[in-house]
Amino acid sequence: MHVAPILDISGLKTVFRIGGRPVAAVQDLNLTIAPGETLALVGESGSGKSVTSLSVMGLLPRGVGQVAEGTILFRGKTGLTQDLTKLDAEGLRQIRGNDIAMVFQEPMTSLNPVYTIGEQIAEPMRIHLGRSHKDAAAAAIKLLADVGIPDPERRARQYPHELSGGMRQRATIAMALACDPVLLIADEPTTALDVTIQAQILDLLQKLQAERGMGILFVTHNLGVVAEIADRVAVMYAGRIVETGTVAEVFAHPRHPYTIGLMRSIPKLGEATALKRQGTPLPTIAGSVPSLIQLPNGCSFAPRCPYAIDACWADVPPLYDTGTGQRSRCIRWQEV
Ligand SMILES: Nc1ncnc2c1ncn2[C@@H]1O[C@H](COP(=O)(O)OP(=O)(O)OP(=O)(O)O)[C@@H](O)[C@H]1O
Ligand code: NI
Repeated sequence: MHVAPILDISGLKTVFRIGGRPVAAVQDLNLTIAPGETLALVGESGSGKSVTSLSVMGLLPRGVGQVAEGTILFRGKTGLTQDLTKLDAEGLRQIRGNDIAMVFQEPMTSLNPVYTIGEQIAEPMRIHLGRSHKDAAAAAIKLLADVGIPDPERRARQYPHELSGGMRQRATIAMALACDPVLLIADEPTTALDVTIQAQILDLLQKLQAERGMGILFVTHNLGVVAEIADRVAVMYAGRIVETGTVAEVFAHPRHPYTIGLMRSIPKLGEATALKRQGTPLPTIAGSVPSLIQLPNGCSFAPRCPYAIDACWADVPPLYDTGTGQRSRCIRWQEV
């Protein structure tokens, strides 16, 4: 059975003006998310993960960053498909917090310190769904219970600073779910939390997704988190997707040297602590992400790649279909 995607990004190019000249932070980007599916975007810092999610939400910094090419087709609650790149500010406001909701790394960026938790969860339901104060307040308490916050009536009356970091992130998830979104965009939602709480939040997101059937675009630099939460993964490097496929396939046989490097740098259970104790640094990929202002000709990863040959420096490789739906932007994918 083929289910039409809720999100279908095609040929996306997002540019920033840096020192007067346009620099592509994301380019040649295609991706889809089906209802109820989780797609993880993974890559090192600066690879373009957040810029991709900000492009979808229409939250690029005004006058600085903009979508220069491509379409972002999104099918909302009404079943109507719209190109988000064509919507004006008002059209995007109607979708954000309603059909598309967001959770960020730092809960305090979504929470307002001067309003109670309950008021903030109720607000989107009043704005987007036209629910009354009383009705929305009751629904907010129910949502706090749904995200596993004990004593939700009391918590609803508290202010953000009265909650722990983990509880605050649960509250922002409750706020994101208030209008029953079709798509949840989560940008490093567990990165600021300690590992135990991190695991609890990932479990919570999976449980809520199973109950509600929303699609999730999950941004993370952590492949361990990808393995835990995602159905499919898109690995980004210097603004482009370099490998994509189901988590099972990509983890079983990565077909891009960058993915292999990322996988080697995930510490095995207990290894991180052992290495730290010995004073040995954790393994990382040698070299650093190239400057977007002067990307090499050809493959962006070639300068760091153990497989690089002369041909790699000639042209940007296309995404080769390796069969079974996996794709790799490496001319040597059969050998890696
Ligand atoms: N406000 C901005 N002004 C100028 N350039 C920007 C801005 N935001 C992002 N960029 C450019 O886009 C690139 C990609 O940024 P992005 O935030 O998408 O990285 P990321 O993959 O989310 O990394 P991280 O893991 O650090 O969050 C940056 O390296 C930078 O060159
Ligand atoms: Ni980011």
